Amino acid sequence: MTASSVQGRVHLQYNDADESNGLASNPVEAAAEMVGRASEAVLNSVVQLTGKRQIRALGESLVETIHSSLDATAVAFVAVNSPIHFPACMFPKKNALPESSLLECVQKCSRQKQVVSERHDDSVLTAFPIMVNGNTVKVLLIKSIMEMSEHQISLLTGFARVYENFLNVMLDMETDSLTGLLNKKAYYSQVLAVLEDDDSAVCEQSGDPKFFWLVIFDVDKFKKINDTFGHLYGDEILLLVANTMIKVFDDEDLLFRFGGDEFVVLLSPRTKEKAREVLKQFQKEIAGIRNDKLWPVRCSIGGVNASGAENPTDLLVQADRALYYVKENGRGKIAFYCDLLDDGVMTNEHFEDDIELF
Ligand SMILES: Nc1nc2c(ncn2[C@@H]2O[C@H](COP(=O)(O)OP(=O)(O)OP(=O)(O)O)[C@@H](O)[C@H]2O)c(=O)[nH]1
Repeated sequence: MTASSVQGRVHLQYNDADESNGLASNPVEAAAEMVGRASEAVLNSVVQLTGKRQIRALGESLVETIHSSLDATAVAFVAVNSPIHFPACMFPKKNALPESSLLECVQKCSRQKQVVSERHDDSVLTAFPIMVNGNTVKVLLIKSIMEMSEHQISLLTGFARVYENFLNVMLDMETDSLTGLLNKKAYYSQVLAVLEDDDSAVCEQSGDPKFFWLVIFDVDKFKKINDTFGHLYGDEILLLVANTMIKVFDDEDLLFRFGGDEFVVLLSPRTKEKAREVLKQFQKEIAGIRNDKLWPVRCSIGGVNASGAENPTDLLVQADRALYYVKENGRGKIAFYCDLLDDGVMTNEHFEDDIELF
């Protein structure tokens, strides 16, 4: 048997194949060949998986692989106490599973950190833990009619390990090393994924529309903080700012550090008043950090309505224009791009290449 690779696919070649069924005529060789062909399929799946560059694409590819190689009725990734924001569940809507049985199985697998298999009525749920830093962050959940064989379990455990290794590498790539927040590299795909799932503005009981808000902020006179108290103290302030973001903003909000003293938040749907309220609360909280130095930390904030937007980079440009306006007009305030347009302070011009994402 020889192996070759054409356009990213692995081909194993066999000798003396029977023309009629493509298998060797000798039964021992035929059995070996079947195993070989199965290995080829697995190898190709692994090649496909490891070619992905985004967590979401990796997950979708694995779900597809499992669907095509097993008799599963549903395949899902379910997030468990995730430190960053993953899409909660990834599997075809037509194969949706009932929430209660899912939850039970996911929790058990997450707690025990090992494969769990349970029968629920006429189907079997099998769950594989996906770990980051010793904690279960996701569970690969498979629903099937029949119980999984030992061979299938070990194959799926292997796929789950490949996914887990890649997830760890990608998390390293998409996370800011100082604060643990998402980094600039993660911005485009993470924001796009959330906005693509957005089924437009939802109305509150009062009738006020709720929107996503993309917010960018920058610590005021941060250079002065560095110059006065030292770079290490500056780092501590950045860390405390990040911790305050985690404390004040919701679990569903996406939190980024873009570098230096620049941070970005995608606020989950709320009215403009509620968005302003939480941003004011944030400003109040950071004014109190390390106040032993009698140097209140302040920040300027620019925001833009992000609902319905198709290009996360355009949002960043508009929020940045609102932030720039605040910086130019006394700092320490909050401005929304739509208000600046309404007030005639700026026009909705199209700026290209204002912000470099990568
Ligand atoms: N401590 C620390 N400083 C950093 C880091 N990255 C960038 N900086 C510094 O952060 C400062 C950013 O300053 P700017 O945002 O340009 O300006 P500013 O002083 O905050 O002034 P305004 O934004 O106009 O209010 C620069 O002095 C950078 O050298 C970092 O990781 N840690």
